[in-house]
Amino acid sequence: MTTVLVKGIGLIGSSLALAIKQAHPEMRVLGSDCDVASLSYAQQQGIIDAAVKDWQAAALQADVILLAGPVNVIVADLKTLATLTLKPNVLVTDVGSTKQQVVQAAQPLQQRGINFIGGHPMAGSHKSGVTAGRADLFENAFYFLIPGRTSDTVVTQLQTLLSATRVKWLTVTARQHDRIVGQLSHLPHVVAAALVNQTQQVLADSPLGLRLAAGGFKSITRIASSDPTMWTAILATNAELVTSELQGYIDQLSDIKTAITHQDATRVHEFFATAKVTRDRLGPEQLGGLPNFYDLFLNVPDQVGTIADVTQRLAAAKLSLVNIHILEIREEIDGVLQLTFNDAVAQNEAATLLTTAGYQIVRRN
Ligand SMILES: NC(=O)C1=CN([C@@H]2O[C@H](COP(=O)(O)OP(=O)(O)OC[C@H]3O[C@@H](n4cnc5c(N)ncnc54)[C@H](O)[C@@H]3O)[C@@H](O)[C@H]2O)C=CC1
Ligand SMILES: O=C(O)C(=O)Cc1ccc(O)cc1
Repeated sequence: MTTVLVKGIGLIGSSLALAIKQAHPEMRVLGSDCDVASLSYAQQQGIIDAAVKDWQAAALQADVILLAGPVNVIVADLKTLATLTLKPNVLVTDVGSTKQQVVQAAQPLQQRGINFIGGHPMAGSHKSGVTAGRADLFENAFYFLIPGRTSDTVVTQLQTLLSATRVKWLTVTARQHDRIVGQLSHLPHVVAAALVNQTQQVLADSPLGLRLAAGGFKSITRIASSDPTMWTAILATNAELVTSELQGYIDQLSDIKTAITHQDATRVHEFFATAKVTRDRLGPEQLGGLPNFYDLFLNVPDQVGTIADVTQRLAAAKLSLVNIHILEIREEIDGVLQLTFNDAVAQNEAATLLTTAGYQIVRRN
């Protein structure tokens, strides 16, 4: 029987454990976590088959070891694993958001002949913890692999283990990974947090303050709700690249500040127009490759039963929703309902059906 040890049963660890059990119910998934409550929740919910107290002892029996703690913990765990006598054919992998320091920490292990593949699913959430875990969390997302010198057979073994995630595999070097993800994920998290902090300071004396925020502020700052411990570890392990990318961003802000100060309307217009051209070109396939962004935004009157009516109409037409989200519902004012579909066909059929039923579609992505 194949034994998989997942160390760190949080959002990502529990989601991968669920996906492993889904595709391979015969495998035994062991969970380890420093948080006792998370571990017992995972066991009660059947996310793992058994909880282990001594992860190093469990590692000796494991055929696969999946490290899913914060990146600094992953780095420390790899160093510890190099001191243990693991099964000779064990496969060690991780899910950390940065890869250069992780791959470096895995070197002593690899020098001992142990197979290690660095990994990173490019999906997740600003939510954290075992209770947010879902087997379909990574569906259609990219999953970076840094196999180094590990054989194709072992890479296929990992891909088969995680087949239920339905990810798109992408092999890169650790440096390529950290540069791209630094720009697309780490920098945006810094920007979102900085904007929330600065706004809180500026509006501290306003009684309504942040509660007046509209859709734009909410969407650009959603990720400021992410876990501070996890993000401290990410930035500590990608400092060189993120600080360089952050400097580029500061330069952009500085340029637009100068243009606004000098009332340089041409330059300000160009600033927005350039961004708009780039952003508009990004359809669902170009932006993260996530086809679950087939959205319809409906104007809905704020009345009891509207959401039920919309979902019933969609269900009657056998149109499955990936997600439903209520935006800006205020008393006696229309709200906006965001409906997310799996594909463009379902999105189009839903648009026709709901328009015919009298609903107004304000936007579609
Ligand atoms: N949150 C996200 O969207 C994504 C996160 N990642 C990466 O995945 C890893 C896990 O992130 P999440 O699951 O989101 O975090 P999480 O906070 O939900 O889970 C981390 C788990 O590790 C446990 N843990 C922390 N220190 C530990 C230690 N010393 N020993 C044992 N367990 C320990 C925590 O108790 C927690 O249950 C991180 O390395 C993160 O960079 C990768 C892709 C997406
Ligand atoms: O919530 C979001 O949009 C994210 O950005 C999730 C995320 C967080 C960390 C990663 O390494 C990858 C994805």
